[in-house]
Amino acid sequence: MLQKDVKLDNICKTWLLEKHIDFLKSFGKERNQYESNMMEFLRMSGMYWGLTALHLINNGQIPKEEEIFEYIKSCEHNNGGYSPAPGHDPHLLYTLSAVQIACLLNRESELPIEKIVQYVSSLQLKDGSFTGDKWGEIDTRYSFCALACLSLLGKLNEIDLAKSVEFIKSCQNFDGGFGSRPGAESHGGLIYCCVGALSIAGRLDIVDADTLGWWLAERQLPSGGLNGRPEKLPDVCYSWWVFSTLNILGRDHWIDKEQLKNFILASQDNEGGGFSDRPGDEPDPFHTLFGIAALSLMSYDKILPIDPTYCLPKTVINRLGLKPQTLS
Ligand SMILES: COc1ccc(S(=O)(=O)N2Cc3cc(-c4ccc(C=O)o4)ccc3N(Cc3cncn3C)C[C@H]2Cc2ccc(O)cc2)cc1
Ligand SMILES: [Zn+2]
Repeated sequence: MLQKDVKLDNICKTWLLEKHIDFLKSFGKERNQYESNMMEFLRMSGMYWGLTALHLINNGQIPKEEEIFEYIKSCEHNNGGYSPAPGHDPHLLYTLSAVQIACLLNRESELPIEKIVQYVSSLQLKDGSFTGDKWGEIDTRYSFCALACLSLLGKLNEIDLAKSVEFIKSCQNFDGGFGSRPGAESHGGLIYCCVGALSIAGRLDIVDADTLGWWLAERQLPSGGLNGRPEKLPDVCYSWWVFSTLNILGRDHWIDKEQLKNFILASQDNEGGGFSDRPGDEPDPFHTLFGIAALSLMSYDKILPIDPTYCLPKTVINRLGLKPQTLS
């Protein structure tokens, strides 16, 4: 079977730092109205991705902090949940993004913490799983969102932590990986969510680190890039999902970091800056954060250190006194 991969033409791309800062500062501005309307359904997350990436490469400087905090407040619902934009429905994904942005701004104490706790707790089911909103879709992604959101607010004890860990364990597969629900196939993004949630809960004892580490290391292709499942193309965002999980499991040396770095740098956009999912595609804030975050885990250039579990700067996690579990 021919292994699907991409060919890297100009191997070592230079680090286009200034262009990335411009890309992140201007994203959403001169973009045409149609496109920004198209992305309104994820705008709060888009702001978390863009602002975190900017913080990491711009020495922790973020512009217009007051305007950003006002935007978060404009998306708050009286049930304690946050929507991606005013007028949209609240959802756990955007509630986590709002809390993450507030933590970046060092203003999480100004949030209606008790109402957010009530909202997140209301989404936990008897089997310990979490739904994303009132429509009831269960996914281990939402387990991560719930545990990350509450622990950032210092309120992890307000949900049934043991039951949430029990549900995640029920999604563990024989290949050492995890899926979105019991019986679902292992997938790089969901493995990050499950291992991240177990890291927050201090229950990495549940993970078969060697079997999972092997499956994750198998994601690296000759191009140096990582894919999310066997037979898939490499994608910069998996540089984060797969590599940060290996880092949490203390097995990040099981892949070739130099080759991964080359794949990420080859995915930079030479014109306007930013990173795309793979060389030659359109850049976006999502892949820009996850490419920069993976480079941060490799201590590349002067990128500020990032926490592998929360995907937030280490300085923020240290300030909050959080100690997500990792294996050595
Ligand atoms: C462009 O097509 C998509 C497809 C899915 C989505 S998504 O919201 O379900 N989502 C996040 C995501 C975002 C972007 C993107 C483009 C511009 C911006 C502005 O900030 O963000 C692009 C892709 C994307 N995906 C899809 C994807 C990424 N790599 C491969 N694919 C197919 C991921 C997707 C699921 C998701 C992952 C993490 C997360 O925190 C939230 C949602 C968004 C756009
Ligand atoms: Zn991607």
